[in-house]
Amino acid sequence: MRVSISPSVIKGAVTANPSKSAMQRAVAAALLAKGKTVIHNPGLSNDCLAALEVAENLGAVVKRGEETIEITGNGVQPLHEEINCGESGLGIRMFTPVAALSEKTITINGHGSLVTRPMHFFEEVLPQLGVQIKSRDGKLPLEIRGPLQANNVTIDGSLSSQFLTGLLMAFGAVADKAAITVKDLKSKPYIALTLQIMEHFGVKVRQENFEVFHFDSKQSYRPVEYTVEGDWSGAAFLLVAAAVAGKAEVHHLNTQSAQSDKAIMEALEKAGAEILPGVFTMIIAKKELKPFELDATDCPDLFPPLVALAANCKGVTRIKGVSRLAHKESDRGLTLQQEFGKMGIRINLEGDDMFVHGGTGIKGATVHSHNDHRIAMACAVAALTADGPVTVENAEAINKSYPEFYDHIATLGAAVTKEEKVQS
Ligand SMILES: O=C(O)C1=C[C@@H](OP(=O)(O)O)[C@@H](O)[C@H](O)C1
Ligand SMILES: C=C(OP(=O)(O)O)C(=O)O
Repeated sequence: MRVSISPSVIKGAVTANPSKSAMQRAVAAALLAKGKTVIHNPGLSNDCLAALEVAENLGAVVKRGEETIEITGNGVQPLHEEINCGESGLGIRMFTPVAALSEKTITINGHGSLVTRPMHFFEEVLPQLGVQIKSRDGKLPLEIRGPLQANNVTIDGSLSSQFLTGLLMAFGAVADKAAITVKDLKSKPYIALTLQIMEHFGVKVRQENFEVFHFDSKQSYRPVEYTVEGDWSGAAFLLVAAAVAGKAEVHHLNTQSAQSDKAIMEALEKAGAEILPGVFTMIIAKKELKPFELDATDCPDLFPPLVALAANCKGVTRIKGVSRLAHKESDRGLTLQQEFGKMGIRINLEGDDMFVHGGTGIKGATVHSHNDHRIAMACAVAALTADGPVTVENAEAINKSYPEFYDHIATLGAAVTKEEKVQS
């Protein structure tokens, strides 16, 4: 699908989409809880749908209602020899240790960008937990055979926090007395979100400085009612759209959330956007914007909206943490440089820093998402202040995290034209 966005003024209100990070964790916890969990405000993005399918294939009964999803869990009882995590990095890294709780041999697969993302972590760590594993050179498909034993283990957290999320979730179901020690953990707030959701489902982990995670006694996940939070990662694009092109209210955003991407507010403040008071609502308005500095090492998904913001700030913005972007849905440092380059915005990558030369004028252009949802959304937001329409090719990439995105920006006043591919 191609989507064209013409320069527009932003005005209005929308409700943030449900967080896929929170939803996928809740689905995993519900699978592990014996009994019926009810998920309110469920996410329906591709990553969330993949998580629901994995939970079903691992033995949960999933009932989809209009406004809620009921998941009846009974521990991990695989129905098939293969599970497919779609394109979700969190999905595969979280469900692999969870699936390994079973003693059956299971193949874990995915598609799209996921097949090239690194999984060698599991080959280093799972054998120490009694799990046999085979992979294709540290990539998918993985073949595992448990059952996972929750032994004391030391892991490297520098590539991704998602592996630790998976171990924590799995340990929560079986650990008696065990500790996970992690070196050089990145994306720490995502682990805070994992611990918060585990606790909501009745499993407490005692952590020291995000370095050691203790399981002090045997616990079990309890079925609960759970409401999925609004997604700061997706909302960041709408808030930036308001800051550069008008004014908008985004509802259902909690400033006390554990989500790392609430750090978008820090960037908006530094850039000089107007931030108006609201309760569970962010109200942002356009003002003269200045370049800013931000360390996005622990909130890597903010790079794309931050670049769209920085393109509108007169001067050079410096964002730290580029090395965290190499193994996302695309190599995001490079894809941002390439696609914003087509719109006339110069981006330099120097070591771990990204420098965005903003305020030089955004040009209408045809850009490509590289099958990366956040690249598509960043280009769409940049279009709002371009000198002509921006056409995003492979625009359906947004379905991974935020299928409502183009409708939401259109509700806020963006001129959006969707061109579906005619099937021959
Ligand atoms: O746990 C999560 O929900 C996520 C963790 C982050 O990954 P890393 O820990 O690899 O940075 C983030 O980029 C990803 O989109 C979602
Ligand atoms: C990198 C992302 O997700 P994941 O790693 O879960 O595929 C993302 O949503 O930007």
